[in-house]
Amino acid sequence: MEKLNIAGGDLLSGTVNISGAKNSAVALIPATILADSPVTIEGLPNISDVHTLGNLLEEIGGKVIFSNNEMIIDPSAMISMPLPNGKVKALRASYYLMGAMLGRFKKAVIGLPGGCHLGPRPIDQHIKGFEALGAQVTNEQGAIYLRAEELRGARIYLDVVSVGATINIMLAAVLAKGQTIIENAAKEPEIIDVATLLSSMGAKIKGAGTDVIRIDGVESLHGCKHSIIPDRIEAGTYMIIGAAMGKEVIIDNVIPLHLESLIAKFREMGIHVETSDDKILIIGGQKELKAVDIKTLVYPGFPTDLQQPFTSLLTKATGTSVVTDTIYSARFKHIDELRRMGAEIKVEGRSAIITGPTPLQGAKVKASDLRAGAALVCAGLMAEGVTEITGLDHIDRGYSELEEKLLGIGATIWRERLTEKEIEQLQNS
Ligand SMILES: CC(=O)N[C@H]1[C@@H](OP(=O)(O)OP(=O)(O)OC[C@H]2O[C@@H](n3ccc(=O)[nH]c3=O)[C@H](O)[C@@H]2O)O[C@H](CO)[C@@H](O)[C@@H]1O
Ligand SMILES: C=C(OP(=O)(O)O)C(=O)O
Repeated sequence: MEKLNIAGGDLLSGTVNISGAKNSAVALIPATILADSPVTIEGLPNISDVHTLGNLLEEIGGKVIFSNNEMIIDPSAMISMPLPNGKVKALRASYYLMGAMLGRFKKAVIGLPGGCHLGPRPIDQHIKGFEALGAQVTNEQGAIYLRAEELRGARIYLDVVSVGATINIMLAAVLAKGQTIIENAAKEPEIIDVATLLSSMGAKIKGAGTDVIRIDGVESLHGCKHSIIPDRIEAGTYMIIGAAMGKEVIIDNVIPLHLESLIAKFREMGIHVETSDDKILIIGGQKELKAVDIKTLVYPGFPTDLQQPFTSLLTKATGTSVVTDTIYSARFKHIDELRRMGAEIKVEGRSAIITGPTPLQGAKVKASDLRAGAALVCAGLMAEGVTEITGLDHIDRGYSELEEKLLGIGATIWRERLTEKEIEQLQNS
């Protein structure tokens, strides 16, 4: 077990290169199951979710080579091996194995997914979609059993706008007979990325990125080469770090349009932001930041995945800020840890109320989920003294080369193994 140490207070400057998007990567990799020949995905982030999915594809008979951020997947010898337990529990996106395996083999057994604990995260809309396409779906002892004689296109209205359900239904529908229409679909950029890969494999998809997606089923899909989009959440995290502690931080390899909601909030707070084709410049260090309210919404609204690190930044703002998460009911596990560092925050229902500015002090804190970890990294960089963060398995699911990127802009950060005593203390806490 390891911890991340951060000696806070350094003023940061330089360029951070953004990796491929986690939430695209974790759908693109399962999507390759649907092809009949090798698929190459370029620009993948070096994160544990990507490694875990590569291993899962090997478990079902795929040949996977991953080096230099490029994964070559040969799906031709894959079989519909049941995966009720094990690695599927390590991440959320293992649910995409359901749609992809159902699409190709017309059957699958996949354990219920893991991922961040943010309140209830049901998959009823995924199941509703699979059933509409003709699958029989049962939940037996924590694993979802899916089987279909054949899959037939259908009109599916999502009762909840869901990224995962939209992508999973696309995966199951591309090889179905006839037309599938997904209404009230999610519009996140990662959905367009998955549709682009599937189209390069020979699928017929229209409307990805809007709330109505039309899919005309095809007989088979072939191999191709695909380049992933940059990670807007990773980019947003470094933008927040730049706003809090940056002299001049350039975020490189980013699509500024994907971050408009964050950029608008920065400007309201008085932070200087400039955008060009694939770069965003943040000039931080303003004497006074204005308090703002945010409400997380589906894309293009403010992303829930940036809510937690943004809360750390708001401890620096003057006045009262209110952060409301409309997507998840319990995405506030970072708040107790921020309080331990000196923040003045109270949680009321789905809102966190932050009173600032409050200087932060280094402390021993624990990441309870991926973006709670990102929030603590931001807070550690802002704090006086050393912050020690445990729970790194969460952070490693989503941030590629975190220490290298932060060292590159002048942060003082290092990882070390926990002593036996520290492990014992952590287990008893
Ligand atoms: C691997 C991945 O891409 N994860 C992202 C994905 O998660 P994920 O795809 O799991 O999130 P969804 O968009 O599905 O969830 C949005 C909301 O809908 C609810 N819901 C979802 C499905 C369903 O069948 N029934 C239902 O009620 C969820 O509980 C949540 O309240 O989108 C989230 C929202 O942008 C992000 O926070 C996650 O980082
Ligand atoms: C919630 C997240 O991830 P996951 O859906 O993989 O748990 C996230 O990326 O912030």
